[in-house]
Amino acid sequence: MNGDLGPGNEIRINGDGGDDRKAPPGVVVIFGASGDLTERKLMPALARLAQFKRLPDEFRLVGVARSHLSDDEFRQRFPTGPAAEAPGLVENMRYLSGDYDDPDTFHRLRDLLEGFDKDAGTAGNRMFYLATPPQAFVPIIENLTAAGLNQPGSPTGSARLVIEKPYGHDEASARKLDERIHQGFEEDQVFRIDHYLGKDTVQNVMALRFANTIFQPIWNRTWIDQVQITVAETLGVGTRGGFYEHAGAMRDIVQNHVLQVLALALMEPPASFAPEALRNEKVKLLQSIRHPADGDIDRIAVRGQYTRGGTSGDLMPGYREEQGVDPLSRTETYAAMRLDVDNWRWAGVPFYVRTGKRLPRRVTEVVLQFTRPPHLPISAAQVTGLQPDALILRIQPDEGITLRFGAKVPGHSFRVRTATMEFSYESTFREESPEAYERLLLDALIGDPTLFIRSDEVLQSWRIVDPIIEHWANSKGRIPLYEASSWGPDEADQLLSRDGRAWHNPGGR
Ligand SMILES: NC(=O)C1=CN([C@@H]2O[C@H](COP(=O)(O)OP(=O)(O)OC[C@H]3O[C@@H](n4cnc5c(N)ncnc54)[C@H](OP(=O)(O)O)[C@@H]3O)[C@@H](O)[C@H]2O)C=CC1
Ligand SMILES: O=C1O[C@H](COP(=O)(O)O)[C@@H](O)[C@H](O)[C@H]1O
Repeated sequence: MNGDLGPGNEIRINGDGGDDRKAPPGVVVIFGASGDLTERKLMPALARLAQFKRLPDEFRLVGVARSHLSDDEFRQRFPTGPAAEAPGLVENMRYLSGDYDDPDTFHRLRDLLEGFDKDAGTAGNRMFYLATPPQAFVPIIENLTAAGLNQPGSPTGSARLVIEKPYGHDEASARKLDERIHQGFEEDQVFRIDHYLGKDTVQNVMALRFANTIFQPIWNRTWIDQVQITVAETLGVGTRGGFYEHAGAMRDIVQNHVLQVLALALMEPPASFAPEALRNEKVKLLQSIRHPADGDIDRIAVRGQYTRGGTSGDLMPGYREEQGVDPLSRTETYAAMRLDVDNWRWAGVPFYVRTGKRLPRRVTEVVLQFTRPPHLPISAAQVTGLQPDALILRIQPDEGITLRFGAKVPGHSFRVRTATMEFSYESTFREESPEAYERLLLDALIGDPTLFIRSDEVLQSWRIVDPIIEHWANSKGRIPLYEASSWGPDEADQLLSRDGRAWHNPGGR
């Protein structure tokens, strides 16, 4: 980002050519191409990029996985509508079946890519997307390196590695993964995905803070009483029970999505939106988050697990009844905690974050609640029920921003009641938001790392959650339970009530 005012009074992100952004010639190779992410997210994202002419004619897609599929069977997984508008891409799609431990898989891949460079003009640009379970990451990376595929296919080409989450399962394993990757790939070739950063509304946190003057003066401990971040899902673990048993809410959502949103909301203004300037500020913020002492963890962190619940017509199974889940499982499907940021801007302000599956609403939001006025020139009876001022950033759904404040109730007496001003993406802008994966795939193809996670950000995030995960793993106490379709365990309410506060529950309790 260079921060210049672009045409039409827009501020553009570095390297963001706005509506003209187009991938260069090249090949995307997806490992794990027979899987859920490829079919549900990556192929539709590529289809939309093709449909909106973001991919050149000299663009090819290769799928690699262990399952046996023909090229045609692989092509049939591509969304049908856009396929009609991207015939070149679909006709030329290729599928390679092979084991990730077998060098032959990678020799065949290299031959295919060299053929594309020669015959299809893909210019030696390769992007390897690791959409496999994490245990396959290291063998793939090592065999790519051994086959020389960590190097571009031409002197002017590029070789990039896009890696899905989870990136390690703690700080030590993330460091080891980094070491293995860096034996073949330089850090600037590595694009670690957190799809939340691809959401327009998450990027809007930066627009709101840094493209306006009115918010910056109040964005600090003097005016903000508390901040809450909620990532609530109505879905349970579905078919991903096997994966989730080893992850839990803390690793699945807090370590990545929640801490990324938090970092963007709380970091200092970067000097520019150049990738390293922005990522440096995020790292500094993450470094300022207080490391909890073991003795404090039960006071600042709460976990929970959903039990059977819902309305009688729509009774949902408990977590321990889900497919692939241990009937005695102690994995958390809910996590909440109070974080403290030890820097000048935020000292003393509590940050409450929570996430959970099978909560009553799907909602991701950031709530900044302001301090009460130092003195009210009217009686308490005139402001009965008046809520504190707040700015609510709705990341999803119903994307937008609410400003909550007090306003005079019409009438002869002077009473003040809570009112809101609303900004809605849908009614304000005609433009459609790209899907998160669509945005991030195009960024990676162009080589813009701004919305990807740098190694030190990942390590800092693990530093924050590791002690809590470890404490829970060693704890002999029962895991607090909450009924499906409720707002989490009672202990999470107590976490805030101890501080004289309460959760902002969209739609009420
Ligand atoms: N699905 C989603 O919505 C999201 C997924 N992710 C991440 O993306 C990655 C892929 O997810 P998803 O597609 O759901 O995963 P899948 O479980 O569907 O696995 C993808 C493919 O990987 C192959 N695979 C499975 N087990 C192994 C193994 N032990 N070693 C090597 N290959 C294996 C399988 O193909 P085959 O047997 O043919 O080789 C499978 O089709 C994961 O890292 C996940 O955490 C991140 C965010 C969301
Ligand atoms: O990364 C993940 O995110 C999804 C939630 O993503 P969203 O874009 O629908 O908010 C979550 O369901 C999944 O467990 C997790 O792995």
